[in-house]
Amino acid sequence: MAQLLKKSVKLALIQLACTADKAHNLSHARTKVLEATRAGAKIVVLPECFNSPYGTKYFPQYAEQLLPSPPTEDQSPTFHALSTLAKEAGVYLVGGSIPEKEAGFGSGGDKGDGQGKKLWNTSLTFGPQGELLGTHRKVHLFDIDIPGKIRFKESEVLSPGNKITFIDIPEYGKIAVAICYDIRFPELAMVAARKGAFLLLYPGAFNLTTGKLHWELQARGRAMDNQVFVGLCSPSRDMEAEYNAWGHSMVVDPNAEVLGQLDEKEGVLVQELVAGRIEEVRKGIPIYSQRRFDVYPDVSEGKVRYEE
Ligand SMILES: O=C(O)CCC(=O)C(=O)O
Repeated sequence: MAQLLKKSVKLALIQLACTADKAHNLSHARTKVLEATRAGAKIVVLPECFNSPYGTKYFPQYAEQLLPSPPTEDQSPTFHALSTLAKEAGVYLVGGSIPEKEAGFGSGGDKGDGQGKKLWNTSLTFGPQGELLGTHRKVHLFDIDIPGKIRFKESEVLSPGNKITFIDIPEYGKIAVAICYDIRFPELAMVAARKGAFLLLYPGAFNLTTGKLHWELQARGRAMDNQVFVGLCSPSRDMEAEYNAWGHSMVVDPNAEVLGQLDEKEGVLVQELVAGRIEEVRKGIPIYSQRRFDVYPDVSEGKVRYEE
């Protein structure tokens, strides 16, 4: 059987120090992506909301219009910066995520915005020619309320995306991209893996409460259940910001072993994903051929959406 990862590849996770200054974030991201490229990375990932502070009150102000695609430079400076950067670096660039606004979104700032226009949390992936390869709108909105610890309600301003997102890279294979809270839903990961993804990538920004508890556990869990590579890419921690990201960007292998992990500071993690490793792990622990779809359903065979 053909290998899911066709040839070994270096993956880089950029744990960027994100600020309130969008232009600075974009130029800083460029510096770090080029640094990763010099270290041999061919797939490079930025964090969730890498060009804005993370918080519902910031989304309307920082949001960019991505449709119709391609947007103009005015509509989305980030689209153009990422496309140019992917081409300059000659890499596949998973551009973390940015707040996206629907055409006509006003300055009102919520889902209603007076005219019912929407905002999303959206990830853009570009190829080495600067071409857009895929767009993922966060499917599961981060709505949690842990008394005394953290309350966050993305649904107050954001709308959810409606599909699973694959990026096809003829050279290497298929990648699935989802965003942060999406990782808590194993069904999405399982469908992606059963449909042939070799790598699940989650730009994310867990916090000091759930990060400590669940960040590594989720990454290793998704890798273990699906026997694929998993990459989680966070902003670095800024204790001056309103939202304190967990950091700890990490790459996990198909046997759920952590191949590399950063601490909470800014950094670039470059890790080689070895071709053949998925098949080796699946041969040793053959859950892929031991599933009992006569006892429970195969989630990947149900209704799966690939388009908005
Ligand atoms: O799931 C969590 O604990 C954190 C999720 C999150 O921060 C996000 O979706 O942005």
